[in-house]
Amino acid sequence: MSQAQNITWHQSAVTKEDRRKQNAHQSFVIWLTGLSGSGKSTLANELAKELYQRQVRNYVLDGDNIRHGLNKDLGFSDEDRKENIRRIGEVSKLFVDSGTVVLTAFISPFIEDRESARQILGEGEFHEIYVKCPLEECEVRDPKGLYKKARKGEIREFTGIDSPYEEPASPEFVVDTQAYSIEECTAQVIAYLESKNLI
Ligand SMILES: Nc1ncnc2c1ncn2[C@@H]1O[C@H](COP(=O)(O)OS(=O)(=O)O)[C@@H](OP(=O)(O)O)[C@H]1O
Ligand SMILES: Nc1ncnc2c1ncn2[C@@H]1O[C@H](COP(=O)(O)OP(=O)(O)O)[C@@H](O)[C@H]1O
Repeated sequence: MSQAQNITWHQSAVTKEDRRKQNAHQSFVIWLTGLSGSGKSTLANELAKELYQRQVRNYVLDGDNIRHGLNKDLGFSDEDRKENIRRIGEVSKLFVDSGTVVLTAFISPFIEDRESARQILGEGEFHEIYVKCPLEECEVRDPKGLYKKARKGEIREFTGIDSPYEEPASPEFVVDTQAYSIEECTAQVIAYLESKNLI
């Protein structure tokens, strides 16, 4: 139940624009979505290094890490994934308000939830990047051995196995991590950001 009716919004004395001016760059969210093992965490961290070298303040929010703390009360039911993504949308908004570039690495399997996150952010602040990789290739990679467990029935509601992944219909950008190397995918996203004058 929302308690918002008894709460008053406080305007910040230092605005988002002030912070962006001080940082000398825009702030926005790069929302990576894709199957487990598609390359979200790897790409987010490569992008973070590249942005850091360019003096762009940035921060990675990663599913595995956030689920150890802020979202440790959530599991993998559709409902819990929805709440997971809602909270990440809200946290991302705070980071963007602070003048930071946010790199999110969550499966975020449902179109509706990703669109809700987009709505939380302002116009031009949400860049959905589909980290595209066929399920078969993700299963071969299986960096954490989770697909193997899911196939044996040891993990339930695993994305791509017995829980759905809804591909983005019109993402801002797509990286094909089966066809291109980590370095190439990173360069492609950086080129996208440059083409939009975001960095
Ligand atoms: N049932 C099930 N389905 C999918 N993934 C599972 C599951 N159980 C554990 N894991 C591990 O949790 C990581 C996904 O967490 P996310 O917060 O990104 O998921 S979601 O966006 O809420 O769907 C995911 O990390 P990535 O492999 O980095 O995607 C897995 O390591
Ligand atoms: N082009 C690529 N981009 C990202 N990862 C890749 C690529 N090619 C191969 N990989 C490998 O795929 C795996 C992806 O794992 P990870 O980044 O943890 O994925 P996710 O966060 O989506 O679960 C890593 O072992 C990584 O080295």
